[in-house]
Amino acid sequence: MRGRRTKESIPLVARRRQHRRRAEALRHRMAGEGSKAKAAAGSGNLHSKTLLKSQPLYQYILESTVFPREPDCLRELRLATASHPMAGMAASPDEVQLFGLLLEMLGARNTIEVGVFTGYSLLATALALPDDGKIVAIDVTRESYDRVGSPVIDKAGVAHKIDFRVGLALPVLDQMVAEEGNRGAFDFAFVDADKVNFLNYHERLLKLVRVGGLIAYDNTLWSGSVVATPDEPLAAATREFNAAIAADRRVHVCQLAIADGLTLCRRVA
Ligand SMILES: C[S@@+](CC[C@H](N)C(=O)[O-])C[C@H]1O[C@@H](n2cnc3c(N)ncnc32)[C@H](O)[C@@H]1O
Repeated sequence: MRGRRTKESIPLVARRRQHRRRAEALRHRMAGEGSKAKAAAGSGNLHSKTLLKSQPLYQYILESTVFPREPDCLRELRLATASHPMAGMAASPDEVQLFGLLLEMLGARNTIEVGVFTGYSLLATALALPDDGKIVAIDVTRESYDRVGSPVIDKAGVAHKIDFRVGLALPVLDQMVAEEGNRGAFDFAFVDADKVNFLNYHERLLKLVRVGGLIAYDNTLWSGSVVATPDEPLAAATREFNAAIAADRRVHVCQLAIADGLTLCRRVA
C-alpha cells in the first residue's frame, strides 16, 4: 500500500508546478476580480475558460455552436480583449451566447451589468436588446472599456444603449434603488465584479429586477476551488454565497458548470 505523500516525497518538478499554479491563482485574485479560471491573463487563451475536463471538447463546443453564430463585432472585441494583460477576466464566448438567448427569451429591455472590464459581456447584452433597450453598466474604472471596448461598441451602433456609471458597485446600486421608478424596472442583471460583495449585490438587485426577471452571477465555482481549497478566503466566500442562494426562496436557482460557474436566479417573490 502506498503511504501518504509528504511534501518531501513529491518530486521537485511537481512541487514547482504546484507552486506556479498557486502563485498564478493568487496573482489573479489580487489583480481584482474573478477568475473565470483567469489563468489566461495576457494570452487570451480560451482553454482556461471552462470547467470541462476535456479541452478538445470545449474547443468543439466553441467551433461547432458558438463561433459560427458569433456576431463580427463580438468576435472583434473578444480578439481585442485577448491581448489585454487581464484578458482572462472577460466572460467566455459560450457564456455570452447563453446570455443572448436568455435575454431574447425574457424579452429584456432594461438590464444591469456589474463589472464591465473591456465590455465583452456588455456588448453581447447590448446586441440582444431592442434598439430602445438600456443597460446600466457599473465599474470602478472605465479605463479598459474606453481603450478596448468602446471603439468596437461605437462601431457596432449600440453605444446609445449603455449608461456607464463609474464607481463602486454597492453605492451605485443603492443610489439606483433610491431613484424613483427603478424598483422592479430591470429584466436582467449580470454580476461579474468583486465576489465578496455578491450577497450585498443580491439584496439590491432583488429590489431592482422585476419578478420573473433574471440575475446571473459569475465565477460561482471559482475554478473548482470551492471543493479543491474550500477554506481559501474567496472559495469560502463563494461557498457561503452559493449556500445563501440555495436557501433563498425569493429566487428559483440553477447552478451551471459553464465558464467558471454561473448561477442563474429567477426572481419569484
Ligand atoms: C471580471 S471583470 C468583468 C468582466 C466583464 N463582465 C466581461 O465579461 O468582459 C470585473 C470588473 O469588475 C470591476 N470591479 C471590481 N470590483 C468592483 C466594485 N466593487 N465595484 C465596481 N466594479 C468593480 C473591475 O474593475 C473589473 O473591470
